[in-house]
Amino acid sequence: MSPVATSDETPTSPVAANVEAESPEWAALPIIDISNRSEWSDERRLEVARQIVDAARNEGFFMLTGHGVKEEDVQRAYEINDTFFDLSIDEKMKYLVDQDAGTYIGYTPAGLRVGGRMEMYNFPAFNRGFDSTPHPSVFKSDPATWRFLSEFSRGAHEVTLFLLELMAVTLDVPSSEGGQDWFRVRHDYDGPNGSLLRMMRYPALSASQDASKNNLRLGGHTDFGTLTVMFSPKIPALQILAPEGEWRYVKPVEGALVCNVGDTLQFLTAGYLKSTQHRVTRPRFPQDAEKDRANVIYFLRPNDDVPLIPLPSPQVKPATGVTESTDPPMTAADWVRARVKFGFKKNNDTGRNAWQDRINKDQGVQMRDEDYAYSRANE
Ligand SMILES: O=C(O)CCC(=O)C(=O)O
Ligand SMILES: [Fe+2]
Repeated sequence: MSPVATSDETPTSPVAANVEAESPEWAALPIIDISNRSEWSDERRLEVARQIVDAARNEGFFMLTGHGVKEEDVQRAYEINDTFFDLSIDEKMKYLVDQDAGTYIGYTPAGLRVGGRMEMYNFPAFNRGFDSTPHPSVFKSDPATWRFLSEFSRGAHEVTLFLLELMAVTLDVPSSEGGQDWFRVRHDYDGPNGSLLRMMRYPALSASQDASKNNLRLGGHTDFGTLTVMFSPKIPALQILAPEGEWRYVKPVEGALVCNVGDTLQFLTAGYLKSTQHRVTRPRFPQDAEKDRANVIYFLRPNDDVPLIPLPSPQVKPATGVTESTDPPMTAADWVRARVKFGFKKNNDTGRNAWQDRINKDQGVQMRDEDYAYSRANE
């Protein structure tokens, strides 16, 4: 059994002690350790691969330790995050996302993302495409900062690919079809794709400001891509819709990445792996509630032209009753565009539902409407 983060663990860090103080409802998430991976025996590799797929099937979320991203680098990323969000709103608005184009690169002010009371900055891959949109000088003018962010983003990409390599092993993807590299060739850092590094700030709000929105700072949603890794946000406020059907908080584990399955991995496995709904509330503890909350996240998405059809695996079977579609399959780029476009306030649900119908028809993945909910009721 892998260890599980629950409320009755002995507190070992200020974060854990903090959590212990009020015994709220925590999600029972596996803590998966990938340290010393270059020295693993075949048995160890298969064991960890199995743990990852189990977590991706059951909770859709897990905590990852031993991932190799240095704590000092994570701290530096958070310092850069602060430097950017401390700029004036006028300065930040110069880099506003182009929501109508369905792109997500640049700045999103609080309130623009549906159900979202936080600011975000999304970076594309740090390669030739980086210069196709303007970026603030706090990221660009100092070559050392740019280089650091570039390496940080590539490092996160490699962690996600390692997890997917293990998933391909557990899913028994035949070697004639790419075997353990099945995902790697479809998630090329330098190829055209929607993968991104995100910085976030949830500004402090008073109790009455939060109460006016049901204490939600980011409404229930699933992530669009394949895998998401969050760099240890320290303030508990993230909740997942746990397998029991209850919203439960994710308990921070010192140094662990919070990893979760996104929509495209669910589609690529015909629903075998689960893109789990999650949301962000007013921080769980009163002492955190009136502080800003920062987050740094890497979202891995497939190459733009990857068709969202199930991968070759004996475990992954299209649901019964799926009829062969004569339309070309939806691609990863189609999916991101549709979700981005309808995830902003000024758009309505019609287009999103059309895409949802399409994916259901193509794959027999019957996603519930709530799986796409952006909590319009809580805007
Ligand atoms: O801030 C968090 O904990 C979660 C953010 C999130 O779910 C997202 O940006 O998609
Ligand atoms: Fe998310």
